[in-house]
Amino acid sequence: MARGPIASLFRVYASKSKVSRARFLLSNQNFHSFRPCNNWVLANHQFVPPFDVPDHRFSSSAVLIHSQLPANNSNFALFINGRLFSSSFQGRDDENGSSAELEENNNVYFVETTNVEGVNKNTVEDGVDDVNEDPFSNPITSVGEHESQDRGSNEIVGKNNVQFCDPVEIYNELRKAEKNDRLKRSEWEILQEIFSYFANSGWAANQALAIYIGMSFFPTAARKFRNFFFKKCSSQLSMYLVSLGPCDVAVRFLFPIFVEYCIEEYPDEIKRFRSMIESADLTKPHTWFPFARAMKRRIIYHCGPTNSGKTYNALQRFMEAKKGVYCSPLRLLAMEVFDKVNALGVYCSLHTGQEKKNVPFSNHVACTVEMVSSDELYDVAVIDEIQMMADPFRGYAWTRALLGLKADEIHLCGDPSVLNIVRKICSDTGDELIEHHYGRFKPLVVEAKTLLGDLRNVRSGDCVVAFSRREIFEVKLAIEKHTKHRCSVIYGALPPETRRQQANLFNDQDNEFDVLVASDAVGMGLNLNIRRVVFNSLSKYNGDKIVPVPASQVKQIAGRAGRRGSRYPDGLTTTLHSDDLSYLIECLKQPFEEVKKVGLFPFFEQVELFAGQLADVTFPQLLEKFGENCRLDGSYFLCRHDHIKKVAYMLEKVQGLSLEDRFNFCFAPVNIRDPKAMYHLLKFASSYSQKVPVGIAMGMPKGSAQNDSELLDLESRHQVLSVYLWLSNQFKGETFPYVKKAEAMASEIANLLGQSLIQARWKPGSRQAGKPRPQQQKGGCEKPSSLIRRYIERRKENDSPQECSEKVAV
Ligand SMILES: Nc1ncnc2c1ncn2[C@@H]1O[C@H](COP(=O)(O)OP(=O)(O)OP(=O)(O)O)[C@@H](O)[C@H]1O
Ligand SMILES: [Mg+2]
Repeated sequence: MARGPIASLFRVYASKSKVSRARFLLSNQNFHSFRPCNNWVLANHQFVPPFDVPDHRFSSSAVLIHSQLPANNSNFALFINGRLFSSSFQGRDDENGSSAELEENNNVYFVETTNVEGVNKNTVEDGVDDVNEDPFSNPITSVGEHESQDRGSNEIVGKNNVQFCDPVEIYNELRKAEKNDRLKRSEWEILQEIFSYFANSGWAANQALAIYIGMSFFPTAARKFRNFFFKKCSSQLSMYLVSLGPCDVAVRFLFPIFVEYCIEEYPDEIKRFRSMIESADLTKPHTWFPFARAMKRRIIYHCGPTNSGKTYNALQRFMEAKKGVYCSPLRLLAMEVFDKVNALGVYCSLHTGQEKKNVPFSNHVACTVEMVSSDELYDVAVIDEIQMMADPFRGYAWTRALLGLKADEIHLCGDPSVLNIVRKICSDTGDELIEHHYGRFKPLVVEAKTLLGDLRNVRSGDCVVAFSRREIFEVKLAIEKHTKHRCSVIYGALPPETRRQQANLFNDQDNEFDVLVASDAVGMGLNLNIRRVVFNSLSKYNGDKIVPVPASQVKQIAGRAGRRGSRYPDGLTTTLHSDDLSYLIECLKQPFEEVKKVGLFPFFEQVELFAGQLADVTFPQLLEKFGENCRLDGSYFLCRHDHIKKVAYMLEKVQGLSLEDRFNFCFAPVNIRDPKAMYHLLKFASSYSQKVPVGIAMGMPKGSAQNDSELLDLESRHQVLSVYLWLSNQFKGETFPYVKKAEAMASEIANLLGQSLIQARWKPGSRQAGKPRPQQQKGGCEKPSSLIRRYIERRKENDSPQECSEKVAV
């Protein structure tokens, strides 16, 4: 087995007489995105088409074809005469990724891979020598030709030579044969096993994608191929396969014959699947925005840790501009910028999914990133928290904004994790990139003492961070019971208005609410007067199990302490339990991890085009199939859309919605774990489909909440109204006539929530009463902190011990 060095250049040496067809497929992602390579070049620099290399192009007995891969980490599959000759999926043997594990040199042809810079001369020359010396002297090359002349049409070659035959010839012989040769029962049984092994081979199913035989059609094609084979096979061919038995070698032998069979038998299927794959093409997303591409944009990346002035500086340019847009990761932050900018005398409107406040004469708008318009032309755009491009669910909104915004100047604010990928994107789009690097105004200091497991040690200005709603209320209750402090709370399910009211309560010195208890919802951009961030725990439920909170998130949250211009410009952070301290320090010390891929999601038009290729599929199935078949290139991933599919399944019951309506309904910001909100969304969709005015069908609560289930009820009601308002903005016209009423109800409920939180002194319940708490799910009742301890212990086993530093800059 010869192994090639690092690959960027491919050279194929082949005897002239033996290469009748060569096909080279390339992908820089996976087999889904394979495409024929168009830059095959002969030694004499003539281009060779990817299919059916014509004989006359081969000017000498040895043919040199080389092709430069477009990217270092490209994958490839090389077919010669229909046989899969080599593919990167056979194994990787170097760290540059595009390695070729070469098959045995059978002296007919072989592939060699070398680095473009510093081509390994020895290997190339050795290769040429091998080919020049050998191809015609090798007895194998002539066996197929001579022996097939001597035998009958159903006997291509002797058993020992079958493996060296051209699969195209084998296939042609099979096709011509009128019937099969008789075999013993035991041999048939082995053949059955071989074909069943073939049909179940993941390798073959994957390889078949390269010729556009889809995963779902592969089993049918494999079955038909087996029937065809059984009807026609010669004893020699069967004996050869029987000698191999059900194994990978047999699969690799059969595969190119299978390819020939499929190409001839299923041209329509292949064409259809090919069109489907092409319609799910998400490669080159920068080409989706031709107007933005026609502009010469300047991208200014404000790169730095938390509390380093990134947003502040970007907003200075935003306010100076004649026309500007600020794209926020959260409604609350959009509202904050809206207030701040208007207060400074720059008229600014507010656009979020739920509300549109158009300020007269304004040329500026603060919006949530999902709502930004790529039709408007701006002088300056700001995209805040750009590292969210890598968010598994929402990342696509940042990617779209960066690729599609029509602005002369675009300011990106974020940590360094996406800097490299932004550089790559800018080189694709042709935009100029300017980088501004920032350091934190004041270093964050870790308090080694911790709270020693006792919440009585909280002090004024502390923000205690907990990662579940239940934990938040437990902490609030404990602090208020055992100390003189009062706590305001911030968590994800609270409406932005309530969060703001709670933040103001905490920031304002003229009241008793001097401690904040919050979830990771405080982690982004908010300016709060926090002196010290105390982590109640450092593990959280990720929807599946309890895991340590990722370092990037720990940094982001801890960075809320000690903001410039606040009452506490020097930030402190610590943990409740001393067990967790070393994990906190480790997180703060960790450099930002470089992001390799950012999120994408198709526009409706792309999904519609894809739908046109499939008959009789439901919308959730369509989303499923899109996910399976879409092509992406190496810098992008398809955003997770489980929540969208969940809504899509629910809406299957609703008749009469167009594809576009379904698509839009599925993006409604509904909490899929809130049955009440889901029920109302279903009702809204039903009324909409019946073309009757969509009502709210929900009354107002009696007053503020007296216990946790009433508080949950207020949160749910607000969710329902938020969904209604969001839908009313999506579906213009008269369909959602009760916007004013919904706004008034939402604002009233946000107030009631605020009042309830001020009074709240009860034990928390659960939204899904009766369901086990995350800690109690499989894996046992583990204390979150012990998880961190185990994580640290594991790390210590791998790393050399480090001194715990007290002062850590983040
Ligand atoms: N040059 C400045 N003059 C006055 N105040 C400033 C200046 N730069 C930043 N600030 C203030 O410092 C605080 C932190 O700045 P900013 O919000 O821009 O940080 P950031 O780097 O965007 O942080 P994060 O990553 O948390 O969003 C803000 O209150 C901001 O108003
Ligand atoms: Mg910021």
